[in-house]
Amino acid sequence: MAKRSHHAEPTELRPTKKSKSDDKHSASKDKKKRRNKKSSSDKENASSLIEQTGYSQVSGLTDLAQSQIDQFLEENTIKITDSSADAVQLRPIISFDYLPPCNEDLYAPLKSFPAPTPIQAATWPLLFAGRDVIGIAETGSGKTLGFGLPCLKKLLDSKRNKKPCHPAAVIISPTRELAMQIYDQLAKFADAAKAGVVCIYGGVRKDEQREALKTAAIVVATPGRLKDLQNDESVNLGKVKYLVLDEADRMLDKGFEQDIKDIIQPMPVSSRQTVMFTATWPPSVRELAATFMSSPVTVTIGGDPSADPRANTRIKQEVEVVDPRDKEGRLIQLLNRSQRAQNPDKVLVFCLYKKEAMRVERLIKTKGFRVAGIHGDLNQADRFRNLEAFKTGSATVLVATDVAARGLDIPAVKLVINVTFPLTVEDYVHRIGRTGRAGAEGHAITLFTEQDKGLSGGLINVLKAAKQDVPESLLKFGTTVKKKQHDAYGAFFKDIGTDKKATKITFDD
Ligand SMILES: Nc1ncnc2c1ncn2[C@@H]1O[C@H](COP(=O)(O)OP(=O)(O)OP(=O)(O)O)[C@@H](O)[C@H]1O
Repeated sequence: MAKRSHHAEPTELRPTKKSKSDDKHSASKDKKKRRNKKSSSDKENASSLIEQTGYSQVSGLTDLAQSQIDQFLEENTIKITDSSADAVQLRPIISFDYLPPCNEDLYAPLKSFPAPTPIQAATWPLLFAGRDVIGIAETGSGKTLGFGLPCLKKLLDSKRNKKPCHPAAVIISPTRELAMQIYDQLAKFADAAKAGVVCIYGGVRKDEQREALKTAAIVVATPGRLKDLQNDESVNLGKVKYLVLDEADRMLDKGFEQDIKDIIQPMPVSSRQTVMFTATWPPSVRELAATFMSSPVTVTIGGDPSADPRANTRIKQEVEVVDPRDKEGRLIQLLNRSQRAQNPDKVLVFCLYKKEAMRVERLIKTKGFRVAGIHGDLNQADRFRNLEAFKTGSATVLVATDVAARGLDIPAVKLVINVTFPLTVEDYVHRIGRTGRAGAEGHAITLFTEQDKGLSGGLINVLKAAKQDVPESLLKFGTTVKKKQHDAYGAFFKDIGTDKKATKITFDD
């Protein structure tokens, strides 16, 4: 569909307010008249909708009462802000029955789910209609299929250019493990879409990846390796028509910004649909995001995107203010509680630094618990193996740096323990989001010390927004939210005491 002007005033889609003519008396008077009018105007609307958007909303969805749509939008706190002047309001796909027709059996793997999640319901019609979309929803809310299903359908519907090494869709993720996970999810659907998917990440040999790129329609990748393969002409991104930045705020921070610009540069703007999904959307990245998109629609689930980052409300968050010297003792006490049972719970322990993670892992091992580790100093094979051990339960404690903070969907993580607070409150929201996924309950315990006090205000806001208790001992550090002190949002910088020997945190290539 044609891209629209950048300069339109945004329009918002919220549940429509009842007009005066909807009151009881006029409602009964007008009912019959409206019913007659409705069927013909629905048909007209449906065909003009296809004309305007290229998306065919199924009649079952068109026939639903507006009140049902309004109720869905309201119950799920869905806010849709469209920056296009001629915005067309598309109804959320509130049931899989209302997915647009598709020749192949693309939707078969959805059978295991009861209904689309709110972010899927709200973004699918927009994505099917070819719009650029920013999707913001809590951790574990099904964002991967939110952007993945329309991607597959788009490829299925289009006459794809089958030139070797010219993929039609690129999905970029900040870590290798997350790229692999997205790949696994899409691979379940990709056969039906007859679209080859390849996963491209650093830390392993390039030859196989080069070979797979010859036939792949969809590339899931971490930025550094994709850029390498682009530079040596193993892949040409000139025919990409669907681009996704998953964990978009991380992809747009200073650590990745240049790589992303280089990767996107050859992708044709006029025919490219650009999609960004995330659970946190700090103001610092929004301007840059806009430069990659054409009149995007922003879909937010669960609250205003301009507010503080929001944690998933099903996670019980506890914060304990402790002396730094007591952290490891307290960690072991907490693990004793969860690991001594016959079926120990899965616990994810976050540290800030690689050396710290290694030390903590050793400590936990000496206590006899089944522990594995994941951080940037391990080779890729060990990283995958240790994550797998945790997923399958052969290790019940995983000690990780922020390389595991985002996106990883590990079944049944009961508890997240933050041994050292992350660099930003956004990272905190992602870390604790490894529990309480896909509608489950979760639990997070954070050991907070005086050294972290610069982030107390932001943390307090996250706790309050999720209606969690705020301990007095945390309040005493102050409620002011400090402006970010460094351009490199969240990734590389923290004002730390000299007693801590910082290892630069690096992300994946
Ligand atoms: N419609 C659905 N109903 C129920 N579960 C679903 C549905 N869609 C996806 N899921 C499952 O929900 C889990 C979380 O999904 P996903 O990993 O996409 O979350 P996310 O929103 O990307 O999280 P994060 O912000 O942490 O990256 C996955 O196990 C996925 O299979």
